[in-house]
Amino acid sequence: MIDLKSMTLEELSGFLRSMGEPAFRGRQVFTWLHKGVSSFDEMSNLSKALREKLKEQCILTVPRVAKKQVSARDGTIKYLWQMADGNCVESVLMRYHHGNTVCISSQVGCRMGCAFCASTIAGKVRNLTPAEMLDQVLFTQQDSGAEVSNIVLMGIGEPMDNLDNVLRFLELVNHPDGINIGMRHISLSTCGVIPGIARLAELGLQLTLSISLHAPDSETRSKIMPVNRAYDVEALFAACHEYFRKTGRRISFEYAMIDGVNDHDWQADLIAKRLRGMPGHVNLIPLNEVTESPFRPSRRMAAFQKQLEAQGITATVRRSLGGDIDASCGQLRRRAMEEEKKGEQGCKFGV
Ligand SMILES: C[S@@+](CC[C@H](N)C(=O)[O-])C[C@H]1O[C@@H](n2cnc3c(N)ncnc32)[C@H](O)[C@@H]1O
Ligand code: SF4
Repeated sequence: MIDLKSMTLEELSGFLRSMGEPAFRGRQVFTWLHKGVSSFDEMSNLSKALREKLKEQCILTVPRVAKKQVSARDGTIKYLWQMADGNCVESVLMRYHHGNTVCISSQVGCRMGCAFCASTIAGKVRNLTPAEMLDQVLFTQQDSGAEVSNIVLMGIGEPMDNLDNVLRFLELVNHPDGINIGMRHISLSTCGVIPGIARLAELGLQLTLSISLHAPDSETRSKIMPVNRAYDVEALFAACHEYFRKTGRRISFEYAMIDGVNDHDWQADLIAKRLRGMPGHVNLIPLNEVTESPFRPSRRMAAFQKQLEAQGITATVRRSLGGDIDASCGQLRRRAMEEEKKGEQGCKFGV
């Protein structure tokens, strides 16, 4: 079966031409798909015969809301989407004064093994298709009624481990006939997969690159982020400097503060040293506690921020939205997996 929604406009037009349809048909179908229709029958400007042919040959991805949590405090909505094969992923809609941001997943699970992260506990099941990433934006808009202005690839999964599909998703979501979200309104977060960073640097996209740093020294970082054993922190910063040189885009560094692990003043000093010669922004994040992990949130966030700022580094403490719901990425899926084990609900999560 053909996955129409993962196609670019050019590919879609080519496909419809191969079915004997005129060139403009591609744009019509593209527009419907990017409006988030749930059946081919809703494509009212196509003939019945064409709709039937599409039904026979193509799939139309429509995720189901398996769970939904709404924060009474700030209106943040967390969705657990169930896809056609039964697997589930999460997205979060966050409402800021400047617009609505949706945080989407790029994989079912993750194989990177970061010690503090709920998304990786059961490993990686599979990559998401471009259509499945797009669906998280489309159906979050549709269900919530909120127009999305910003997208962050910070949900479940490592985008650089599924980069071809992620790049295609970016092309789709950026398209003027689709949702049309500008690259400058998109952030992509990586744990530090250097070949992916280098590929993005070559492409020169205007998106914001976020690096999940979490420790500036290889000894600590390798303990909490196995990716550091393949791409160590020195090589990572070299890749970041190169990225800035090629794109001129300021990089954002994510830093979840863990009690007694990465919150020492000498680590703030080392971050400042490594950032020298490149504008960078450090986002200090209160660690979300994950039941399966031994780590606890740091009590030194303000002191650490001060230490960074004293050396001219812009550092902010990330406002925590949705604190009253399962806000930490991967937790909703984890919880549903446990419920499934107990036979309480019908969402398939296993490999
Ligand atoms: C879930 S990851 C997905 C994107 C990508 N794989 C990455 O690591 O950047 C998004 C962000 O959440 C952070 N994160 C994961 N577990 C966390 C936790 N328990 N508390 C706070 N942040 C966490 C990650 O370090 C990363 O910065
Ligand atoms: S922090 Fe990112 S890379 Fe690390 S395990 Fe979680 S999702 Fe994967």
